[in-house]
Amino acid sequence: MTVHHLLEENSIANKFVAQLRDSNIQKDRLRFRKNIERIGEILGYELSKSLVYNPKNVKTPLGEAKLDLPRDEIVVCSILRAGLPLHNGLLNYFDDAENSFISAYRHHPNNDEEFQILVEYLASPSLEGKILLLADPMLATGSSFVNVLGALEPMGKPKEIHLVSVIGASEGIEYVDREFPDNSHLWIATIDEKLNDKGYIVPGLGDAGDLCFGPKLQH
Ligand SMILES: O=P(O)(O)OC[C@H]1O[C@H](OP(=O)(O)OP(=O)(O)O)[C@H](O)[C@@H]1O
Ligand SMILES: O=c1cc[nH]c(=O)[nH]1
Ligand SMILES: [Mg+2]
Repeated sequence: MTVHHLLEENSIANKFVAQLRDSNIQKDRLRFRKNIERIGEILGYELSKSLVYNPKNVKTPLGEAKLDLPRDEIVVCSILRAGLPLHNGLLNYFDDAENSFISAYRHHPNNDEEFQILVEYLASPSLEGKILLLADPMLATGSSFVNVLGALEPMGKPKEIHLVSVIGASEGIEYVDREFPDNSHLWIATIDEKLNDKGYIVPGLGDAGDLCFGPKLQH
């Protein structure tokens, strides 16, 4: 897997990530979702440079222009809930893509520290031979991405997988790297060093799903 780390280079994206992390600013849910969406647009633009392009002719009112357009079919798949604003950002640019939605959530059967990932909902077109963009703003332990990869298997084998995320923890990225095909890419805004006892990224930003949409009951 090739890791593309957006904030390695300074850009206006630093400001969006700073606002996501800031414990006061992040209370504004509209801004929080919008910042994830804006990062989705930027990462989508960056990954668009890695796609294969074919020459096309476009008729203008005055003649014909030659330009290169993406060759392959694209499917944007987001992991519910927090993937939704990232999905919107990607779809703003890949506006004619097909779409998949899959749920993955942390189930805590015994206590706060132990959890398993449950995947219960999937709506997807065939992924066979297509470019799959898999969106989730948080890559903590990496278990959600890895479980989702397994759940998507019956949908066909994508030609390439591009994971799109906002904040990742190094150990989760290593796990995902081991489990995803070698030709996969990770497009991520920033990488933090560690996870706490509950599997949250430190310093991270907290619970992205709750910050986007409000708290949910643990079950
Ligand atoms: O890398 P992992 O350790 O799997 O953690 C990351 C996952 O945790 C969050 O989802 P959560 O389970 O909180 O669901 P939510 O989006 O509904 O809040 C986040 O959106 C990722 O899907
Ligand atoms: O830090 C984390 C880890 C998992 N899910 C989140 O939303 N945040
Ligand atoms: Mg959550």
